[in-house]
Amino acid sequence: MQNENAKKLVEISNLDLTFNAGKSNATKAIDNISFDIYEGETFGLVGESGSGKTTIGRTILKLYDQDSGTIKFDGEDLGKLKKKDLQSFRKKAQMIFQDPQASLNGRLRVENIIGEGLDQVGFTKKHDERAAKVLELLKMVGLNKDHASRYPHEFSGGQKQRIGIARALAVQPKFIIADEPISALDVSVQAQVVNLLADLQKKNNLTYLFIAHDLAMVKYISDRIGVMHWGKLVELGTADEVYNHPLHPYTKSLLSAVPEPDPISEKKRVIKPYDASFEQDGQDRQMVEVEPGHFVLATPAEAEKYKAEQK
Ligand SMILES: Nc1ncnc2c1ncn2[C@@H]1O[C@H](COP(=O)(O)OP(=O)(O)OP(=O)(O)O)[C@@H](O)[C@H]1O
Repeated sequence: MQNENAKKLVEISNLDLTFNAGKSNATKAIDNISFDIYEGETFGLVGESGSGKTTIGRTILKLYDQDSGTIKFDGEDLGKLKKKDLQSFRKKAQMIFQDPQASLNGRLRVENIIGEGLDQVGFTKKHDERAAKVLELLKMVGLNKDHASRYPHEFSGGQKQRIGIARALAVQPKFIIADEPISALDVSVQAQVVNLLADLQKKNNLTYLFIAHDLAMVKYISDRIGVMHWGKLVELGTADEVYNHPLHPYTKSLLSAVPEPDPISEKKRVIKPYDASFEQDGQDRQMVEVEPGHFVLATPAEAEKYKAEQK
């Protein structure tokens, strides 16, 4: 459970966003979503491909404008920021992408990729100080001096992601949205990058929104988790609660698809299919707090049923 005194860094209220509104291909990517992210926590956002996770991340960064609802960052309504304040917000909030190759400028040496971030925050142009800062950032992500003069294509996937992380850290952000940061990496290096992110969080007091569909990894890194389906948040709670006492049938279905490390449990694992038709029955569903801090999208009757099923 979150400490009641914990500060809310990001506050999302009743957010809606439809792509191609009014056209035949209209997609309601965000459907009345509300949740907060506390300072210093990792909030994991999970759900199948197309459920709207990336759209939420991009909307928080103001790369998309919502149709309605508000997003506050550090108490400030992002919808009301002037251009200058928006630039300063963009330094406080950074994104790490799924595909490190595509997110790095292939024509720049690593020192200049990271240097661009330093420029954004007006770090000195003095060559020595700059090189020292680049080296400090490289070391922070487990790289070294020799890497500074190389180009992105000379690195492995995991190393490229480390460069992307150093680039994000160069502007000294408070908040990082990590959008599937490990899903393009070899399984053997995924844990290293996740551990690096966890380590950097402690050292730099960072707050993370960690977007993923690999539920095993999300549980490992997240304090709280939000589960999305078709643009809606269907469940929200601590990682332990959501994994050990899931309420919504969609969450149960997602979890049933996660392979068990133990071969005996894995043999017994039964995948629970999810029948989404009830979501379209026209009934009004709200987030109901079934246990302290554990919410499920439900009618009052469904909330009772979900609660009873847990006992
Ligand atoms: N720029 C866009 N224009 C039109 N539709 C979009 C755009 N971006 C996303 N969508 C649609 O919005 C919905 C949500 O997409 P989004 O990328 O947010 O999902 P996601 O959960 O992040 O999926 P993935 O894990 O595949 O990235 C999808 O139906 C997608 O096709």
